[in-house]
Amino acid sequence: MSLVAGIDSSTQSCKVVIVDQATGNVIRTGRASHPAGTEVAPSAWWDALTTAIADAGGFDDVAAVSVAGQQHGMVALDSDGNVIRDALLWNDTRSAQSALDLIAEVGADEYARRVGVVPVASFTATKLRWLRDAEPENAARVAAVALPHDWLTWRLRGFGPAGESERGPVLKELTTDRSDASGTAYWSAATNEYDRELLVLALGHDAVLPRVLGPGESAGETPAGIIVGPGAGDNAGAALGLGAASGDVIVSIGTSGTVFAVTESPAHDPSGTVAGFADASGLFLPLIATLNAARILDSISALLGVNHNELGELALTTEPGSDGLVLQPYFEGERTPNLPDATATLFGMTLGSTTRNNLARAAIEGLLCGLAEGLDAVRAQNVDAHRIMIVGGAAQNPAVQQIAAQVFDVPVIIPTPGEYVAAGAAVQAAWALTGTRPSWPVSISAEPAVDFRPVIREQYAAKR
Ligand SMILES: Nc1ncnc2c1ncn2[C@@H]1O[C@H](COP(=O)(O)OP(=O)(O)O)[C@@H](O)[C@H]1O
Ligand SMILES: O=C(CO)[C@@H](O)[C@H](O)COP(=O)(O)O
Repeated sequence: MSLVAGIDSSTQSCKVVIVDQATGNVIRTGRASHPAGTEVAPSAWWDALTTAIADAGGFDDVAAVSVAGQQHGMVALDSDGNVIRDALLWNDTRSAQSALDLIAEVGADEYARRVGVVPVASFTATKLRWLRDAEPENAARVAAVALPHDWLTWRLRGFGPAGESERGPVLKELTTDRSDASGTAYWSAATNEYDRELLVLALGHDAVLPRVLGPGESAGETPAGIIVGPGAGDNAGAALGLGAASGDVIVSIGTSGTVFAVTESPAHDPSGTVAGFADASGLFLPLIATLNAARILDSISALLGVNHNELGELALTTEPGSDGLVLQPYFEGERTPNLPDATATLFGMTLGSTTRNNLARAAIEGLLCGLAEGLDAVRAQNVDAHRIMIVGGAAQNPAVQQIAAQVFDVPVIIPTPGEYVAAGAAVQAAWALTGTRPSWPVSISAEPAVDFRPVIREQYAAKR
């Protein structure tokens, strides 16, 4: 049996799956946590990765590996391959003003035309502009810019700072893939090229950027001779792991909430709501993302002193619409809509509506309404939605599944619990190993009947 491994270095943790390359059956798994916060030392991801690999029983019998990861994070390297400062993550909003500055200088329409996205605080280019303005000495030292999955792929291949790596600080050996490059705001999914002028505008000078690999292309090998796949942004990884086809819209409810689909042509949304990303199979991935998703439920569960399942049970004891209680859940600011400085608000509190049950339901409804509005925006980019596949940590909550069937107006399916981002990375590993994209089956664990209740979305929209 030939084994391949997929890695998901996501916001909250690192997950490893080792699968049978012939069938896709999961043979072993491993996991390790990441530190909290929106600014993280990349060495913490490396430590978590090595711990998760050990937890999965090691890679001695693994023929190929690929790394998917949280998108957009800024990993700034100096000419000796050292990380210059902690990485700013996708959910760090300090670069919100930098995003506005870049838009003022270039124009939203021009950004959408040139690189398929309009800057928001999540994108790498805005973090580089923040660095240029807030930490000019650090900006001046930047010799290369990588994303989380690029840097981990480079480290796995034995590159890194002298003394800490077998192959040394060879910056031109950095690689990325189309899906993650498309989240920088200086690479175009439509032309498959970097827009160096936009990089220089952001950072203040040119720098080494990772070579963009095609799907199925190998980045090289680890020092132990394991083939390394191109890697991907986590959402593109999930699309690959789920084998998403035309008509499938994926909703991921992890730290971020995302709504996306694989399409034949690139999106260019000058409003900036839908990002015109690339996917990991050679196609495109129009996507919306929210900053607030599973952690809305973490927060309200903690407030109510219950676990996730108990939160769900509370929510299901009350009616759709939560007796008029509406949670607008912008706990960490928001990206869709673009309100980086917003805070959360609870509307509709009366003596009758202010109950634990209604608050539990309002949390789930608020989470899902934000994603439903994102679905509308993705559909407006000529995406057909025949069914919605929900994945990510909170997708396993039965109440989230049931209320999703009340919020979305198209059928919802819940794939069997699994690490679909890591599974997508394993697809890439097998593809790089054999030269052929594998087609592994995905089973479904729940298909809640469509039970659309317009009141939920109507009262949420009325509070906007
Ligand atoms: N049954 C559940 N109900 C609601 N939320 C859950 C449940 N299980 C896990 N979560 C939440 O899902 C999140 C982790 O999801 P995951 O997709 O792994 O996130 P990420 O990929 O962003 O690291 C955590 O915030 C966790 O508390
Ligand atoms: O910013 C985006 C997509 O544009 C996020 O989806 C990040 O990629 C983080 O993903 P998770 O760790 O929450 O899965």
